[in-house]
Amino acid sequence: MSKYKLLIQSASQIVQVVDNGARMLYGLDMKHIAVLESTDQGYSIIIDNDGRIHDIDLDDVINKKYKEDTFHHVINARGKSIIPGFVDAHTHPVWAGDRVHEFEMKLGGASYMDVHEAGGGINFTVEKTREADEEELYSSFEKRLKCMREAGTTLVECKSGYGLDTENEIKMLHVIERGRRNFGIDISSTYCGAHAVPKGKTAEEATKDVIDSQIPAIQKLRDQKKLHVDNIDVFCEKGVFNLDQSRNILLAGKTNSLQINFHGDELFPLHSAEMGAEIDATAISHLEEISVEGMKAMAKSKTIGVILPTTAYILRLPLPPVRSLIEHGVPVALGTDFNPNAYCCSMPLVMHLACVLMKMTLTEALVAATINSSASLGLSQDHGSIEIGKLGNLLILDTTKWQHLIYQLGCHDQVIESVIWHGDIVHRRHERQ
Ligand SMILES: N=CN[C@@H](CCC(=O)O)C(=O)O
Ligand SMILES: [Zn+2]
Repeated sequence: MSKYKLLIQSASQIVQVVDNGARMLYGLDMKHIAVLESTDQGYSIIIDNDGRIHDIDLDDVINKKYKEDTFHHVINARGKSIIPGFVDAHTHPVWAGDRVHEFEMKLGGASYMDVHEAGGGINFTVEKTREADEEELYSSFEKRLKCMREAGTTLVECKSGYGLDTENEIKMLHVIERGRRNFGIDISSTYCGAHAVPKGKTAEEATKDVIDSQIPAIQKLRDQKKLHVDNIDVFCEKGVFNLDQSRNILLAGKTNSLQINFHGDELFPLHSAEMGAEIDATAISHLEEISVEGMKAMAKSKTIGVILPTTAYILRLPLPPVRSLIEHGVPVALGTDFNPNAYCCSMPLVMHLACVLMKMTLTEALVAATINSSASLGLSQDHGSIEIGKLGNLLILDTTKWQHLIYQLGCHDQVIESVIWHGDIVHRRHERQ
């Protein structure tokens, strides 16, 4: 007789996304997902005490097979749909201050680069973040993680990048580390010391500082197991870090076993995609200005294209060519890009924008927000689908069809009934009166 952590019974639908161990989907395969639909009886899922999916089958089969066993929790999911927790592939969640004043300027016609060049944008946030201590940063970070989790995110990529010097970048990475150890959400941590050129330095000087000072200092803390960092990022953009500087920074990270995952081809067609594919980047974000050659290169290297619909929407940028990316065979993922410019915690809203504005199908958006976004972090062996052996990160939806989560614009808090993380119920819907 064994005791398991959780039994979910009688679900109307289990949206596995993939059921064959695939680590990412691209091209036409993004149109097809694995779904278990109940007919006369529902489906059950068992989560073991390590928080992993132990079994998935029809109610009758599970009842018979585990009749001697007990469960810490049992949930009746009759009439409900179960999907994997979302994976948010790109966020900047650690910062102080806000930029609501710049939102007004941008609505009045100022571009992102107008604001940036006038000393606002990232540099404004850098000033405020440098002034803040770790405690203050952690307190707002935790609230943002909670907001993401309530919207269904169970794994989130979190960047540093508002410190821009060794001391403040490390301060930010420590804040992320604290979230990783203490808060019930999985985190992939990204060092982004080259997010902007800090005041008083040229891009060349900043590149040297990142490579010669910041990366070695961070590596030392990783060696001492004081910090866990997974990815290296740079803002590869005209007027920020050029192609050569970006390549050198990313390769310095790769030498220290960080995965390459960076901002490219957002505002100007710099050919970041071609460069990223050449150095075997795991993922490149934005891609509003990607070239056809860039798409072909990314399809060949299987570099994931991380699309950030909130940014293009808020900045009224030309939209990234998502249909063309998919047709060329680039695996596409989605992220909220949560940051002081695009204040959005919600993957359901991002999926909605991706479908309406960028013409993704509902199924493609789900793939992009689960298995492909896990792959953009090199974590799809554990995340992004409901398969035996993977982590028990699941959402129970109060609807028989998962598509309602994208269709019911802005009402995700009513559709998501529970968020399960490693088999624990970490969020339950607040009922409206
Ligand atoms: N483009 C660069 N970085 C962020 C914006 C960060 C900020 O404006 O503070 C992005 O992904 O959109
Ligand atoms: Zn970003």
